[in-house]
Amino acid sequence: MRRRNSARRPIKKASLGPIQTYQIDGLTHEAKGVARLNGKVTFIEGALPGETVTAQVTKPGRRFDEAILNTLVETSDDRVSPACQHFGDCGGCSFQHLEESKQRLAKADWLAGQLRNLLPKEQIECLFDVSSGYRRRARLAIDHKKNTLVLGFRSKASNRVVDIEQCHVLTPSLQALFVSLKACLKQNPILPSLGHIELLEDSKGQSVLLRLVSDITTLQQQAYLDWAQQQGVNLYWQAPKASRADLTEEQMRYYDMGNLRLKYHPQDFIQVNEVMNQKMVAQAMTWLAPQKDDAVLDLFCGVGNFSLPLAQLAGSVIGVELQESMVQAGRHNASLNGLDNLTFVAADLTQPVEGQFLTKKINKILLDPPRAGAFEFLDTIIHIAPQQILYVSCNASTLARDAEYLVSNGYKVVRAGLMDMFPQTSHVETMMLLQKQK
Ligand SMILES: C[S@@+](CC[C@H](N)C(=O)[O-])C[C@H]1O[C@@H](n2cnc3c(N)ncnc32)[C@H](O)[C@@H]1O
Ligand code: SF4
Repeated sequence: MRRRNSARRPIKKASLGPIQTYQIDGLTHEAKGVARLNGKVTFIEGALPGETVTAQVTKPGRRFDEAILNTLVETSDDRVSPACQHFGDCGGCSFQHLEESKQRLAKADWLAGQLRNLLPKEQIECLFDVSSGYRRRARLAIDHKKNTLVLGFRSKASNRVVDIEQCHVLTPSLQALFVSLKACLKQNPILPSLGHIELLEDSKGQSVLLRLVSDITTLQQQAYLDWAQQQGVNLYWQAPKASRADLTEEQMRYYDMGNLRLKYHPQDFIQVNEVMNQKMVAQAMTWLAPQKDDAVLDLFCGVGNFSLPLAQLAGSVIGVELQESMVQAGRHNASLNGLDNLTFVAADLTQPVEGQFLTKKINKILLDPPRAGAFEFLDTIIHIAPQQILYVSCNASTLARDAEYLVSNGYKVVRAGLMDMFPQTSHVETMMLLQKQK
């Protein structure tokens, strides 16, 4: 079968190598097909294992080449039609051309490669749910250079904003809200004043945050307030030069998780996939198994996504978080949910930290750092010497680096798993349980 790759982006002819035929025998977690030609590895975006393709090198390198897919000569049975018309151009998704169970296999393979010094591949577990309509928050970019509205996500290849009509990974109600908001923006242009837009859905309903870079008139503001009222959504404004939207207590948001309610500011971190978040937290409770005589430290705790469920089971929990506003929200959440065994501390965990919470009484630690990992804090963890460490990570390579350090300091990896929190995209969430050796 010969088919042209419709997702191909224009590239200057002069920078293209000759058309060559490649057999694809691997796949990276960024959805690049891996081929070997005359002993040299070539990465070809959009090509799948088992396929024969023609491609042209766009970036020759010393160790490997990068090539652009030209034609599919023989296609894989695992290839499917992308659901989204913007796939290939929009930078949000990388895997829509691959059947969803195979996406997870590719991600699990990649994770196994990252963790190869720590755990056999067969032991990698996998947690997953639906693969579309899962995203409860999105940040939309705007391009107003040409004075016409371009609203969507950044392109795969550049900083260009791709004008999106519909996004399949958003929750169904955010998809509908997106369409209505776009129409409103066209009707009531405030373009040069608009920085970006955030859409959010939680247990309180839907909300839209408009970040302004310059002032707009009261009349313009009223048009958006009317639209929001019609749609039944909460509208927030982030004023020009303000670091975040200034909200009253009443305007704060919340999400429910089991019998817990968590308050947060719409610009605080929350996990984007509600159902997978619930599954992830439940798995964390099963793996770490907090007991009434446990003292647990929850590092990089946000507004208490893990701290609150931990406090329902453990003797005591201390959550540690950089952002003072989230620490305040965490404290509010502890009292809102009647958890008097839960305290929150503000600290920068990349800097030397002192404090009463660094006590040897801590026997379990959960940590969920940003992509950079938690290397700076590992010696402190080793000093505290907890019996168990549950590491949640959105970056398997920093997880592998940190886990190898913990293993070389007396810990053993007992469980690890992939959590498919962001299906269709190249992002992977992981969980690992480490046990202190005698
Ligand atoms: C991946 S989020 C996890 C939040 C929370 N565990 C959850 O599930 O919602 C990482 C958190 O680490 C916090 N953080 C980032 N850098 C930090 C630092 N240097 N010290 C302490 N916390 C930090 C962020 O503000 C964010 O809330
Ligand atoms: S992020 Fe949304 S718009 Fe972009 S490719 Fe994915 S589904 Fe399509």
